[in-house]
Amino acid sequence: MKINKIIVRHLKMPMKHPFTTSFGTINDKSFLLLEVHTEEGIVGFGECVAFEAPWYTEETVKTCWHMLEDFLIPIILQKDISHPNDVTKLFESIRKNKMAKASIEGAVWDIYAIASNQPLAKVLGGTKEKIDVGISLGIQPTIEKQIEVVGKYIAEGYKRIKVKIKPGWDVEVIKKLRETFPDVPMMADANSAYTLKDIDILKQLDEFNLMMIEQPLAYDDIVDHATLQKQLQTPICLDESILSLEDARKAIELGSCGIINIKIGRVGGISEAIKIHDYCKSKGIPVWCGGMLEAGIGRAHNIALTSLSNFVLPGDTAGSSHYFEEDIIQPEVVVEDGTIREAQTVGIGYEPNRKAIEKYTVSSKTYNYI
Ligand SMILES: O=C(O)CCC(=O)C1=CC=C[C@@H](O)[C@@H]1C(=O)O
Ligand SMILES: [Mg+2]
Repeated sequence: MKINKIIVRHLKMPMKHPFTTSFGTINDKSFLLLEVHTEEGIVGFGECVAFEAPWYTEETVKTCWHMLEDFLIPIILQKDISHPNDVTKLFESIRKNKMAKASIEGAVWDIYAIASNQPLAKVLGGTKEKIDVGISLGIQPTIEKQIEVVGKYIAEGYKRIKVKIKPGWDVEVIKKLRETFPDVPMMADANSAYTLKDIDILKQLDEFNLMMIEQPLAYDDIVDHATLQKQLQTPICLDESILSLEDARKAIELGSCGIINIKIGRVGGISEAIKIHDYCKSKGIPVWCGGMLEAGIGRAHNIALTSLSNFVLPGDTAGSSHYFEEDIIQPEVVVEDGTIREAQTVGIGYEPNRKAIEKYTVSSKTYNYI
């Protein structure tokens, strides 16, 4: 196949609830959506998961658009591509910028699945028909409110609850949550808010039977995490620290974590995500699919990836209606009893909702091969 046109749209979608973590609050989901056309007339979609500000990784909506326009789109247009893995190879000369790269690669996987007349999950080697889903809840103004919000989602059937922690909002909150919900699968995500100096606080969390503690230490660290893991019973899950298969290999060899959260954008695409999945499986390290508050296209890619067999822990792929009044796909993603059914139709399994895409687009640009 040859790509001859790419439309980049910048969308802004109001979120139903603000999402607060250790580094700030998101009220609107602002992101790039890619519509990729081939010479044969196949159209695939990719979602770029970079946020407006560089607080999760260094990429932003603007840096991604710059990388797409000035480097990645010129490389990819009119090249012979026989498999999505070719995209990763074509982008090899460009360092990092993983979310920008993944947005094109995701669309090419969509195109590849359509051309193969198969659902994306099958093309990726997925075997599950239904996936378990957890929910990630932002920091609330009070502990009472946090308990109320957690209770609401337990009642909805989500298979595990993830809460955000930060210094001053940790042991006390988790203790109260555990007293109220003694048996619920629960975990805490710190988004790198601690250092080894906080080891006594982190060790106190061992008391609460958490499934894991996600990314307690620096976003680029695996050494201190290994030191910490030796002193904790609760498994550490790495998120921000794992940008590639090589990172996963080193972290596992060092004993920095017992679990890995795989996010397609963070690792540069679905091909790298599958490699990390397979490696973790061979080492007995369970994985789960993280979320970036995606709209429907990115969510559909996450759901397809989660059909692979070593995604044994519930992911952060909640239903569309948890995030938005209206999603940009049809049908929307629906969670029933804490599970999502894998789409059986060709491609990502959901149709783009053109009216909604139009409504939330604030600017766009079309790139043709000249
Ligand atoms: O998409 C979701 O529902 C999960 C959201 C979530 O937990 C995160 C999204 C983006 C950055 C972080 O705050 C966090 C994470 O680290 O996993
Ligand atoms: Mg995280």
